Amino acid sequence: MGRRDGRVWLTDIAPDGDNAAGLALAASPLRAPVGARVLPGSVSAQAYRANVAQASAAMRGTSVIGTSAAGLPETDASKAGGRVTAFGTGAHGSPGAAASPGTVGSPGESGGAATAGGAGAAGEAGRLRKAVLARDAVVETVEDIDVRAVLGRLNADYPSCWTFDVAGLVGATPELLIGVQDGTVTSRVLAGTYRVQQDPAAELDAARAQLGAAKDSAEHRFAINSLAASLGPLSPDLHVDAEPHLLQLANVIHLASDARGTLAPTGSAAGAGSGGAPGSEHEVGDGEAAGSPAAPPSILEVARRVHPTAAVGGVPPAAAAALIAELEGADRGRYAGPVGWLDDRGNGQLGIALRCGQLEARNRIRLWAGAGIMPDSDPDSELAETAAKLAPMLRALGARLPDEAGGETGDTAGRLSPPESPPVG
Ligand SMILES: C=C(O[C@@H]1C=C(C(=O)O)C=C[C@H]1O)C(=O)O
Repeated sequence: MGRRDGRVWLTDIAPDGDNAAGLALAASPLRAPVGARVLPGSVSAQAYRANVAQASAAMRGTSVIGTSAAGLPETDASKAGGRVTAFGTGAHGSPGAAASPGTVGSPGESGGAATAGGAGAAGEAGRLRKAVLARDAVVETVEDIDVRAVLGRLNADYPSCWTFDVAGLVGATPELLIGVQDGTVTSRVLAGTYRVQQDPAAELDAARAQLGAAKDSAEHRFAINSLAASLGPLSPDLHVDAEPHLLQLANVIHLASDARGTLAPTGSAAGAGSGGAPGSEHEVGDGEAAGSPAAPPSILEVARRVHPTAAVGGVPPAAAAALIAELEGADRGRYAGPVGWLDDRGNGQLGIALRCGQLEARNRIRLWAGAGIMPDSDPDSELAETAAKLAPMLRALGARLPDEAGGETGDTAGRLSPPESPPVG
């Protein structure tokens, strides 16, 4: 499957009839999904609402959940994001360029997390301020799922996203964890979500109003600071947009910030810590960047340093990971992990595996979606946000969520699905 100039092409290489030795190019028709139905996942809608309520109460200090709110638990922060196993050939293209970036002087946490976290909890370094909680849903179809058809529909509906299919992990993500090209690193951070009701273009003012308010701005600031703190030590000239822009998709509108910088050579003084951010004592490069010691770190090394960001984990990372493990109680698999491609020179693009699902059988796929939870989160609207984020895959599969909250989330998914025509013409 390929994409060029906004057009998608599919090529199937299959045995040529009885002639097992010969291969021929055959245009096998795409099969639209038939009879899709949604089954409950391991985190039900009801459980998700309860999780959100518990998490925000813990952040406000009005309840304590196990170890999570008590300080700095032991949990490995990397568990918050999916496993870093999903590399492949499926990521194509690149969302359009953003406005010119501003400069972040010192990308440390000092001016960021504490400020964004508000007054109440400030001063308690280990106190939980943001956690991204997710839930899942299972879609089953009558016939085998034709992944090509799902990809085609995602590509058509979400042309500015990176569409992927890596070992059965299928989706279209709007978020670039990192791109590395000849020593230049880029990233697109998303956090803060407006749910589209009918028409994204007509709702930009409403989105701007919601996303400009305290909750979403703070949520976004956490995500930027998290990236800057981890990437800054590797890229001393890292620039992050001074102001976020709106990323308009068919189902949601996000606050988005782009970052760009030069990767300092591995082992150089600059690379080893002139970024000055927390974590810079960590040794940069431990053998993964093949070649001379002066080579910039490879995309794998950079990914190891930045994943998971606060866009899928939380702040602080360890406390958020502990809370996520405790409340979700389910394995996210590769959801929220890096997905994309890399080459043998250390270049590549790794998106964050969002708006996706993992095939579990030929006719069954498990979808995941999450939302950033803050002290003032409302469980119903966070649930509805996850429904809106499930909508792209549901629509591509010809499925719709059952009514979950007196119609609100069902409506959101319903307006965006099902497709009236076969996924790709
Ligand atoms: C966690 C997801 O999305 C992330 C969370 C967002 C938010 O909370 O506003 C926005 C974009 C993503 O960084 C997801 O799509 O599952």
